[in-house]
Amino acid sequence: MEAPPDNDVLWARALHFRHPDGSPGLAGISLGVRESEILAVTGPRGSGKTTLLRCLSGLVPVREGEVWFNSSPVHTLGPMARERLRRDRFGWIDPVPVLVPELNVWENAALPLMLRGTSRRRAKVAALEWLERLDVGDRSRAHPHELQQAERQRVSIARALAPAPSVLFADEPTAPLHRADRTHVLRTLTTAARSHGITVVLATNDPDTAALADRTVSLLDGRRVQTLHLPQTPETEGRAACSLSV
Ligand SMILES: Nc1ncnc2c1ncn2[C@@H]1O[C@H](COP(=O)(O)OP(=O)(O)OP(=O)(O)O)[C@@H](O)[C@H]1O
Repeated sequence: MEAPPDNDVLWARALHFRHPDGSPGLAGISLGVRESEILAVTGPRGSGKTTLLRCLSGLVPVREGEVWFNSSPVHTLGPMARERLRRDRFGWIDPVPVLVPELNVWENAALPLMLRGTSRRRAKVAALEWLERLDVGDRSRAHPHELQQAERQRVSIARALAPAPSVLFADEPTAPLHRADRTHVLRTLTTAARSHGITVVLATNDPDTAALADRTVSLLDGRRVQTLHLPQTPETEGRAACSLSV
């Protein structure tokens, strides 16, 4: 087993994945993500973006190919070790916010910190700070059912950032937000990541969102592709970009 390059915080080689019903998910993806990099994973619906994030983060077991985090193999870990890794080092934002209904807003945002062993008082201070940055500080005592969907998503972004994870996996994080709010929330997320040295793997099919990343990896049918932008000529008009498997 060859070890990954030292400066890649995440590294995957020849990653294949089939869903439990046998349908294809990933077909041989290799990539590296450098420390503190914001990497956008783009592609049309069903191209495998979510599946790739789930494999890289250890959410699902990898049976063919390799995933490494900080030069340690993830693909050889059992379920408990992967769970611990996700709890202690990774953050996750879903396209639809999933909050604990019985907890109020600040308790939800503080939960990952408390699960890592931070005291309730310190976790509350950190949670409130992130909720303020995401403009939901005034809702800290409300319960999830009292919030709008866009507010719930801001809470789930605050929850993911509060523990300053090594890697944040964000799957269409601004999907439930109003278009006007998206840029502000994304800028808060990317600025926070840059100032705290958080590596971000961001799945999106929105070019404006991908433009905020340092680098983009494009997928099609579970494979990496390279998008070539062709010069506009009479022959290429209307088809100025095409994709090649790499
Ligand atoms: N649990 C599952 N069982 C079976 N097939 C699945 C499952 N999850 C995803 N798929 C299929 O795997 C392929 C890749 O899906 P995936 O959700 O990774 O794509 P995506 O690029 O994230 O799409 P979207 O932009 O719609 O979220 C699709 O064909 C999808 O229908």
